[in-house]
Amino acid sequence: MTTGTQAQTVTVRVPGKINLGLSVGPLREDGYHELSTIYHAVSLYDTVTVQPADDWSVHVTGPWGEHVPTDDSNLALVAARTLAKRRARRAKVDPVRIDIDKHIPVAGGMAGGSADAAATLVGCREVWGLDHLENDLLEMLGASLGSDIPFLLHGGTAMGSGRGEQVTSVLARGELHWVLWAGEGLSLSTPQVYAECDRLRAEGGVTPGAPEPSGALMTALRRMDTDEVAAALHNDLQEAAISLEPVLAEALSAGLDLGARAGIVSGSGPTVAFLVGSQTEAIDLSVGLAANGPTGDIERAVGPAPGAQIVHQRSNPEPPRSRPDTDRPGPLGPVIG
Ligand SMILES: C[C@](O)(CO)[C@H](O)COP(=O)(O)OP(=O)(O)OC[C@H]1O[C@@H](n2ccc(N)nc2=O)[C@H](O)[C@@H]1O
Ligand SMILES: Nc1ncnc2c1ncn2[C@@H]1O[C@H](COP(=O)(O)OP(=O)(O)OP(=O)(O)O)[C@@H](O)[C@H]1O
Repeated sequence: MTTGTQAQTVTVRVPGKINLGLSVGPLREDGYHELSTIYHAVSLYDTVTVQPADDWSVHVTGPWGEHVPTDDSNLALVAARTLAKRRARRAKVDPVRIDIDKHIPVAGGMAGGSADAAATLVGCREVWGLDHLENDLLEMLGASLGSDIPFLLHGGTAMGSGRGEQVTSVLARGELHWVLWAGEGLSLSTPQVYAECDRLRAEGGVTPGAPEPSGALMTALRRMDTDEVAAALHNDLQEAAISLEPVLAEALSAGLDLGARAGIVSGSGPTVAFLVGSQTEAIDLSVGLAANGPTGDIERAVGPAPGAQIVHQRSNPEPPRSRPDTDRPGPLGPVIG
């Protein structure tokens, strides 16, 4: 960490996530569903650069850049402004320019917007010299912006409960190899997929109980046996995602026919994650899917990956503006409230 007394340009790398298990409980009064999930961060990263600027702005490049809004609705900008507003109780903070190199599929169920928000919180903490702002406070702030954000700060493989914002590490040794298929032109809205899940349950006369973590999945992860993990993958939102985008069923069976150990819709979809046994199997499956699967972008990834972390920082050439002592970063106090 730096002292925070000099303006800096900070670059943060943040992974996308898949859900190895996603058990969805009943709809709560606040409009969220109670969840029990096993999050797994994978090595498909967005890179977010934050630097002080005269005005707030966000700029997006990369393979998925054109699908991302650059107005005030961008989740990275929302995160930066929210942290600034909380911070403004104590002192003024400068606006920032945010640059996102976008590789995580947009509206794909891999929490790309949440990832950028998490990366921005980490970047702004450094740029604004908020060294005393502990990770758990950052996670609390992230949770107020989106249920997946605390996990993108945390990374690795972890259990999510509540509406997904309460995160605890899970014991998982070794690596899992994945092939990710993002169908061309496909996107799904998260609230719509949850609503479709409720509709299908009501139609089938199913009343969900309290969501529970899967013992079989936890055991498989502890042993890190690929076939055991493959057998234990489960997503309660998969049927709803397929109901809204039937091509997902085609993609899933194409991957299985081509040798994947298992396939699962990632979160609310529509990205499909295929589990394979090695890098070689991943290459074979990618080539097979590109030739014989439904049209889409195909990426290989490994998990677990670390959460949002600084990968580069540079002091800006100009000396920092002098500020009165009262303007210096002080203890933030209760950030959430
Ligand atoms: C599908 C998952 O990615 C699985 O990890 C998450 O549950 C979605 O998390 P997220 O995109 O961060 O979602 P949020 O931004 O918190 O919520 C967006 C909307 O999704 C629905 N939502 C989200 C989380 C949850 N536990 N229950 C819900 O019903 C609600 O309609 C909510 O208004
Ligand atoms: N930085 C951002 N990156 C991606 N999308 C963003 C961003 N900021 C705002 N959005 C908007 O948020 C919507 C959802 O995008 P996102 O990629 O986070 O979906 P998702 O991966 O399905 O989310 P989740 O898995 O958390 O449910 C997009 O349609 C887009 O308009």
